[in-house]
Amino acid sequence: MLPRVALSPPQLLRSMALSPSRHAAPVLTERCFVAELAGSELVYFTCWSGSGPPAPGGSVRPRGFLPRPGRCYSFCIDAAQSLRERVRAARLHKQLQQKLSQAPFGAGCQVLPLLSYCPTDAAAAPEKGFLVQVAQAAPETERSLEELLRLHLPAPAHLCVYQEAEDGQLWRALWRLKGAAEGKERLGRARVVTAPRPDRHPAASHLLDGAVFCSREAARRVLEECMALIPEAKAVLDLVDKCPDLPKKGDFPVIVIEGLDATGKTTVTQSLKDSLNAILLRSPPSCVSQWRKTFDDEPTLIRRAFYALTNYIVASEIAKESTKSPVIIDRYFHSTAAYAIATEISGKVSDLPPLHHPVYCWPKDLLKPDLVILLTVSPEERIRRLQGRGAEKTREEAELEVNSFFRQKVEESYRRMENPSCQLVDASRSREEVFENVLHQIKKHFPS
Ligand SMILES: Nc1ncnc2c1ncn2[C@@H]1O[C@H](COP(=O)(O)OP(=O)(O)OP(=O)(O)O)[C@@H](O)[C@H]1O
Ligand SMILES: Nc1ccn([C@H]2C[C@H](O)[C@@H](COP(=O)(O)O)O2)c(=O)n1
Repeated sequence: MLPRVALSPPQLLRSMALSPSRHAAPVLTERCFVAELAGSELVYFTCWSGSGPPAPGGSVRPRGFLPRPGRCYSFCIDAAQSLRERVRAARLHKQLQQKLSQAPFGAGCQVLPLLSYCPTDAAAAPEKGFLVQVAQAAPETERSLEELLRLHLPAPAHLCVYQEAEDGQLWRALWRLKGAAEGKERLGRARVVTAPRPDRHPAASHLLDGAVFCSREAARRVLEECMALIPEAKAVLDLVDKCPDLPKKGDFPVIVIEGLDATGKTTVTQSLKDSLNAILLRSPPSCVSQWRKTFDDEPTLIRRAFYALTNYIVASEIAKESTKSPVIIDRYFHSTAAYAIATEISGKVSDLPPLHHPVYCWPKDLLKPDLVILLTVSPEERIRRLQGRGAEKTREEAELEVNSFFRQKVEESYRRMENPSCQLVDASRSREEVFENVLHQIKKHFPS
């Protein structure tokens, strides 16, 4: 049996430094990586530092990974323990993502999401990073990348460089970046091999309270940590703190309309408001709309905590209004969860957490609606409607258009939500038919 050891990042560095290819005992490091290649294909890989044949499960060179005759680079941000460190690490990741989308990394570079995880310890937080594919080996790009890491990562920063050797094998060299004047030092070199595909996406076990918030308190704590960095966080918390803890629903029906962009939610909710003489609410509510852009520019942890908290503000409005009339809501918790899951889980629908996973559950402390209707339209019809509307595309809408896998993951996440689950209505039909079908669902649910 070949020795397998679980390594923390500093140990990993040491192991790579101590395990050159002539080392007698080959080590398949237990830190694995998953990168999302073009077309939302996930590639799982790890490193093999032995000179003999790689261990079982790690024998093949990962495919589509290295552009020929190019090079690849990767780096990850260290896992953080405290919430304060997690907020800082998340913001650093976002900042690096923005820098990597600008010159000199634009043309000729592909920046792909990378996750480093420990396959033998699901409780260990995965580390987020990037895999930068460069079509042609370009010393200037490499220098710019090193400069970026020296400037933004805690010293000493590390950079992995992937290259094909003459024997056709893929090798990863681990470099420690010293000061700009001193250059860099190679710590080790290992073969890159495929890693076994885990049963669950490595990000799945860390979605709860990292992207999908199960309680007001969990989301609250994140914005509290942000107060010194983002002044708007205090304003949001002040509003949330004015809301009662566990508001109760009134006697009138509370109906949520959910769906992807341009599926007809505004059209349907407006018609329902008129025909049922209902109050129309939306999540997020208008009282936070001036801060939405700020939070949309923040990383998942902060952005999704913001949306989670806005649902609690809406809940207190629902409690008040549902004592007087029916309430229709344009988006609520299911949207918050579905978009968060689809953003954090790279890959395709098959990579989503399985049915009945806790991320698909309603938070215990959030007022529940009586009925949730999910409007679904075919991708072609949705794009026709978006174009017909002629509105300026948000970044996310643009992404939805180009990334049908993302759209599929959002919709499938909606479908997996439980207690309350979504009642589906095909919204590709005419406005009148869609409205009739929605009314039919409502009558079925509230037989008078
Ligand atoms: N059944 C329908 N048939 C054809 N067009 C429709 C239908 N329902 C809505 N539309 C049109 O599609 C576009 C998007 O509809 P709407 O604004 O109601 O969607 P939405 O889900 O609220 O979108 P968003 O979430 O992006 O605000 C609008 O131009 C609307 O007039
Ligand atoms: N209750 C809500 C409402 C919206 N969001 C997020 C999900 C998407 O990122 C985006 C879509 O909103 P729209 O463009 O339709 O205004 O907002 C959420 O998380 N929770």
